[in-house]
Amino acid sequence: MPTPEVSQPVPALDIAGLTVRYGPVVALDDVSMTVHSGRICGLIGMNGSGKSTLFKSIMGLARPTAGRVTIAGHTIAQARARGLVSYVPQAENVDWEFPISVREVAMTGRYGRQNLFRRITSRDRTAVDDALDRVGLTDLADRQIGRLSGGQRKRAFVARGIAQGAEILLLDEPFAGVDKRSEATIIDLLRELTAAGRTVLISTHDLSTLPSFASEAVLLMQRVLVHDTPEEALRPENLALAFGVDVTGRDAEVNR
Ligand SMILES: Nc1ncnc2c1ncn2[C@@H]1O[C@H](COP(=O)(O)OP(=O)(O)OP(=O)(O)O)[C@@H](O)[C@H]1O
Repeated sequence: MPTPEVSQPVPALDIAGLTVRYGPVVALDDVSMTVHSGRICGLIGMNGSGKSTLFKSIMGLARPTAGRVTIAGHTIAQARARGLVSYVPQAENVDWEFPISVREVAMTGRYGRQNLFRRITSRDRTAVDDALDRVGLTDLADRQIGRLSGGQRKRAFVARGIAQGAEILLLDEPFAGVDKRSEATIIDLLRELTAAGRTVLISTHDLSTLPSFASEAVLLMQRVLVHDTPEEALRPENLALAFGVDVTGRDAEVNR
């Protein structure tokens, strides 16, 4: 009797042979990696190793010279049209003086699917209220985004992803400049989201906390050097490969 075929789940993120160049600079070189739904994948690498370029590629903001990115079985264009990916930017890339409230930041998650000028519906409002409630920012909803603490600002952007209904959240150094309590709040939130089937790709320079929340880790240096459990990925010999120096011990906080 023929063995019945076991169907494999469609990965949340599937990157194959991705190469990105900025002129003569090779930012990503033949990167291949797969992340399944419900996982928190830590992205680690020294400054300039290509982490932000990888995020931009997944968002469709960096044009690859080779390779492809597939999101929940969709092309980037399809994933964008469906609002499947949401990005929590590095703090330094945001104009915090921009006159926009926390609620409006979350509401921008609802626009990606259609155009900016469509009427806001009661469904949008409910989705945004629910998202703000999930991240604990209901009481600060009408405050200008720049008048929040660092940790609260990150949560506002996570609320945008939740309101959007994104399947994948990309977080670019969410713990930089954030105190331990806010960091713990964000990690709890990410755990809740992944328990509900969402997927998280998170870049961080803080290697000490990574094993406590990540299900897997990728060490990047233009290429994927290691993709394994956080414990394996953070072995001293792997860190030496990724950072070009002998970084021993988990307490190392590099590039800071
Ligand atoms: N717009 C650009 N034009 C030219 N080169 C760029 C551009 N953006 C990034 N690079 C280069 O591409 C390489 C990868 O940069 P990228 O920002 O992806 O690294 P990163 O790992 O995110 O760094 P960091 O940890 O400092 O944020 C670096 O050599 C960088 O100088």
